Amino acid sequence: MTDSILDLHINDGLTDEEIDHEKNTYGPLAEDVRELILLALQTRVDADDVARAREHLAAAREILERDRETGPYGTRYNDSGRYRTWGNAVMGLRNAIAPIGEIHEEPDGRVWADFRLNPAYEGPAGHTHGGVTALVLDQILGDAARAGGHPGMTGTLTVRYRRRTPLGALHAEARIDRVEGRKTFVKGHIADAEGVCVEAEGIFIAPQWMIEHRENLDTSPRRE
Ligand SMILES: CCCCCCCCCCCCCC(=O)SCCNC(=O)CCNC(=O)[C@H](O)C(C)(C)COP(=O)(O)OP(=O)(O)OC[C@H]1O[C@@H](n2cnc3c(N)ncnc32)[C@H](O)[C@@H]1OP(=O)(O)O
Repeated sequence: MTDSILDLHINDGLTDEEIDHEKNTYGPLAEDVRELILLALQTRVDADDVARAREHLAAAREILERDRETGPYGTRYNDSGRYRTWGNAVMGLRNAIAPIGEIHEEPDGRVWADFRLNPAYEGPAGHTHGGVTALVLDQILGDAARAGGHPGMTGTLTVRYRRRTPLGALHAEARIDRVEGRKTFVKGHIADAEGVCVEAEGIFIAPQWMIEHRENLDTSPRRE
């Protein structure tokens, strides 16, 4: 398991221009698929139109499958230090289910994101699924640990749902509370316009393999 994380931490040698080209090519594709996820949920067209749309989708799949990778995206970087986690379930540029576009880092250690959850993230009727808010918090808290120079794996994530989280515009933020040896304690929350909906505390632990590889494995830089 450890080896597979390191095996998927790859310098793929792309130039910055090639990375930008990939970004401009595959980012909009993920956007289109994101729209399709919502349309699959919301369309009211009749069976004939659905059948016709599915023919187009099958044709699109046939084109996209002509040249594809089969495994996870992993972490890719280049010589100028641009790190990409484009498969990440929360903020991966190429991942159509990722709800967050960008996570911001402030000089004071605060990490935050403004994002929208559409009805594809529904749990209780009209509200956000609790697993989705936990997913977002795991990432934001983990990113605060990483941004503060203490990257680690989530050991424990404690989530307190203070009130229902609506769908729509939300804000998430986190910061390091304290560091005890290999353990970094991070606190954060998700809020809507009315205030905090979900609070979390996470313990992020730097495993031995991460510490051993820290010299030749830059674990702290910001991911795009
Ligand atoms: C490659 C680069 C990666 C860069 C990452 C960028 C992040 C980006 C953001 C990503 C965000 C997404 C993030 C994700 O999705 S991470 C994915 C979800 N998390 C996992 O899959 C983690 C799986 N578990 C493990 O890998 C290990 O069990 C870990 C690493 C957690 C500890 O295994 P290790 O063998 O190292 O531990 P140890 O036994 O030597 O104990 C050491 C200390 O820790 C204490 N302890 C142990 N376990 C727990 C626990 N569960 N809660 C609280 N405390 C725990 C223990 O008492 C001891 O404390 P003390 O006695 O010293 O006081």
